[in-house]
Amino acid sequence: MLATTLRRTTAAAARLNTTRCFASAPVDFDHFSSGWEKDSSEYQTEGKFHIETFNKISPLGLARFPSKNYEVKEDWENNNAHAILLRSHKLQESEVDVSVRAIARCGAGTNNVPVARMSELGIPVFNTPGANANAVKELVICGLFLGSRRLIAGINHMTQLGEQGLQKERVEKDKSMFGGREIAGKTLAIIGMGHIGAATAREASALGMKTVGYDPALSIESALKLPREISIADSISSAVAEADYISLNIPYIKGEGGTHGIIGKDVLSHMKNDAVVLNFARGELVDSDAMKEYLDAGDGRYISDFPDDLLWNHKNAILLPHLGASTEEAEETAAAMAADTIQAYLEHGTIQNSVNFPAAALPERKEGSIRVTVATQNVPGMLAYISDVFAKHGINILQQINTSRGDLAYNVIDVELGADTIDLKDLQKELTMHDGVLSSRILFGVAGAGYARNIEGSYFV
Ligand SMILES: NC(=O)C1=CN([C@@H]2O[C@H](COP(=O)(O)OP(=O)(O)OC[C@H]3O[C@@H](n4cnc5c(N)ncnc54)[C@H](O)[C@@H]3O)[C@@H](O)[C@H]2O)C=CC1
Ligand SMILES: O=C(O)C(=O)COP(=O)(O)O
Repeated sequence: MLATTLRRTTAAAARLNTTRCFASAPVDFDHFSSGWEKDSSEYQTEGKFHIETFNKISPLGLARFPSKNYEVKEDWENNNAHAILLRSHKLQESEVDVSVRAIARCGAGTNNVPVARMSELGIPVFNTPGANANAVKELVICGLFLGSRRLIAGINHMTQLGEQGLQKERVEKDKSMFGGREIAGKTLAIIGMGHIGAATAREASALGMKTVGYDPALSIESALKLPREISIADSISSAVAEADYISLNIPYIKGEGGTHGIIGKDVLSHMKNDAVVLNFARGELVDSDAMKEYLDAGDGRYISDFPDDLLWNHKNAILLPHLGASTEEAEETAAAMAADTIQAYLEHGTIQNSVNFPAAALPERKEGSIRVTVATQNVPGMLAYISDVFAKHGINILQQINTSRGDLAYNVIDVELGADTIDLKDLQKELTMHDGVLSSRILFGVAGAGYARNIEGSYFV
């Protein structure tokens, strides 16, 4: 699908050379309703950004997109979405239309998005830090009780007795099978003290638990939220050594140096033999074979928000169907935050809450000026090249920002046009079709999008 669309749009783009911009003339053209629409059969709606959604996204959050400038749909049959909003859907590269400029995950974990590939294409991926943290924290606290009292087994027992009409006779006799322990005075180890971990630590402390945390990249924002009494460990193994409960609140990162199977034989061997592991982060963090061995050998428990082929029917495991963020409040907050982030990017080039792009925000664009955004590899000469292109065409830069993150650099540049007539499409082509440039956009007039470059070296509308 991707290849076909690319060929089509590349051909269409090659024909697009009519939009001209004159010095000091107001920049008022709308490339959806003028040349672009005529030249590309792909673009059939007028002057609106196309938002594609995967998963069920809160309608209250989506209502943040003004209908005047945005159209939100599950499927853009012409493959011409400009931005994607999703939750846990495992996004395939082939589902990213060539016209897509941004992807927002309504939630925290972006391991379901091909982020590295999007970086190569110059497409920012956003998430919504903290938007669903309270919902998850509440379920982690619930997990503490699921692990300390045999609630699920007790509930199942009551159902069975009820079916046999025996509840009243048997309850008091049978309840000794479901005895538990209390959480007050026990130790909770928190692995990852970000939005969820820090909030969980605070709550657990208020419930009378001792807390110990491990997070080698603890942010100041999170540190300020931690309970004063928390002790800080210098490794996962030392954090879990004295713990009765262990809560995992770290991202899942594949590959070397990542977090795949981080709770494996080694870490488990440092735990007490009756510890309760709460996994409301990602199933892949736990090595199922090692966890099974651990649960078989002692009286430990595993409470997880994720499916597990090996542990789903283990007597000491309780698995939930990924319910952590499934509250009305979290769904609405995350969707609203994602919608705002996407709008800020599409309309102003602003980057906030991105997991692959550097933060960037340029002050308001002056009336009549044009905003150009360029994502490049973070290598010498890129900024000079961009400035040269503008200078060559007699275009004055009014304000600009250049930021970088890892291998990627991002520029937002406001320009006023010089005395000569400029073909914006040619200009963008020149800016974009240069080694090291990943994508670019031109923002002017009403909602719209510019060229971007794909990995094969072609460009498209
Ligand atoms: N069950 C559910 O529905 C939900 C699950 N999650 C999962 O929880 C994770 C955490 O979410 P937030 O707290 O909102 O993210 P966050 O980004 O605020 O916090 C993550 C923390 O983990 C730390 N960290 C990263 N790698 C680590 C490691 N190897 N060892 C120790 N600390 C490490 C980071 O420094 C950061 O402070 C998400 O990545 C996601 O996978 C998030 C929301 C809902
Ligand atoms: O935010 C996250 O990382 C989550 O896991 C929440 O997933 P969901 O939006 O409920 O599919």
